[in-house]
Amino acid sequence: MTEPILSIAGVTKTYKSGTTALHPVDLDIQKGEIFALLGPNGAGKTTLISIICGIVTPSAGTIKVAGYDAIRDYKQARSRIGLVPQELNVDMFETVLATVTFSRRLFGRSGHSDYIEQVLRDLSLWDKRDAKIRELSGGMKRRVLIAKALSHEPEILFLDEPTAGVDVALRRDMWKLVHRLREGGTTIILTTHYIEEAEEMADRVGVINKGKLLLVDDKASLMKKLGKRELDIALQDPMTTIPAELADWDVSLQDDGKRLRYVFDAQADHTGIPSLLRKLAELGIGFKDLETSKSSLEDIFVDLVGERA
Ligand SMILES: Nc1ncnc2c1ncn2[C@@H]1O[C@H](COP(=O)(O)OP(=O)(O)OP(=O)(O)O)[C@@H](O)[C@H]1O
Repeated sequence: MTEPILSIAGVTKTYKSGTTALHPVDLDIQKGEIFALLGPNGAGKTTLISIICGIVTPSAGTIKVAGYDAIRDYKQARSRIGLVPQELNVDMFETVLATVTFSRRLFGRSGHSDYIEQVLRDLSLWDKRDAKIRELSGGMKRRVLIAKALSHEPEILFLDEPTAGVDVALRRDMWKLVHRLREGGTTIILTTHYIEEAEEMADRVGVINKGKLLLVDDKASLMKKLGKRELDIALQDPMTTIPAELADWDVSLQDDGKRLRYVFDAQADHTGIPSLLRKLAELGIGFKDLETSKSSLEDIFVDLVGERA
């Protein structure tokens, strides 16, 4: 395997307040990956990104960006990173083009660039290039943050909660842009607490909670390995309580007792479905329909973290 574009080893963070935001985190990201760091509020996502970008100092551990040490070779490492922060950090009185060009120059790149034009066009900002930032809508301001982060042609783009509070159109544009950037070889790391965002965009998902990286896996195999399935049984007659005879199966009543839901492990040798159906027949419980469905990343997340994302 080639050297990872980002390598995090034993990184921890305890803030001065005494809060330990990260327990030792180890993570390698390969070039061209789209990686989603998924976790609830306060899990440590922003802390980890801030450490990688050199905004927060780690308490321990090492980070290498394209082979450069993020602390010792800060400038080299940082120039390979574009960061789209959660919060607006721009000069409201500047124009869009000036702001984005300024960001590019900060990294020592020439100001005049077809690249900037392309980025602004991709983000539907080209027509607004001479508008002052304060004149833009919230969604447009978010687009400027992305353009700024991309201005110096970074190899890794960090998106911290990219679609929190943005409208559907921007969300869709963002997903399109992410896929196009990846085709061009950019590595993308996003933090999110929206499962659908991880499910839609990422190749690999890391689940973080209370400063611990609980697991990192390929999205597809994560879903397959941990995915439980549900069997929904539409009952002939609604039920008010579950008969004691069904205690051996993980069943619950749904939809005002009109449906019985059985959750089973799709990987197990015995799913328990035939025996459940036999038991229902024995008890004289009739049903009209059967339907199975796979659990989503959301269910997996709840299993791991114990709360809804
Ligand atoms: N500057 C700071 N000083 C002290 N504690 C902090 C600081 N920044 C973050 N924390 C604490 O560290 C923990 C992790 O916070 P962090 O912002 O990294 O989480 P997060 O996963 O990004 O959450 P969110 O989804 O809400 O942005 C939290 O308990 C938070 O209160």
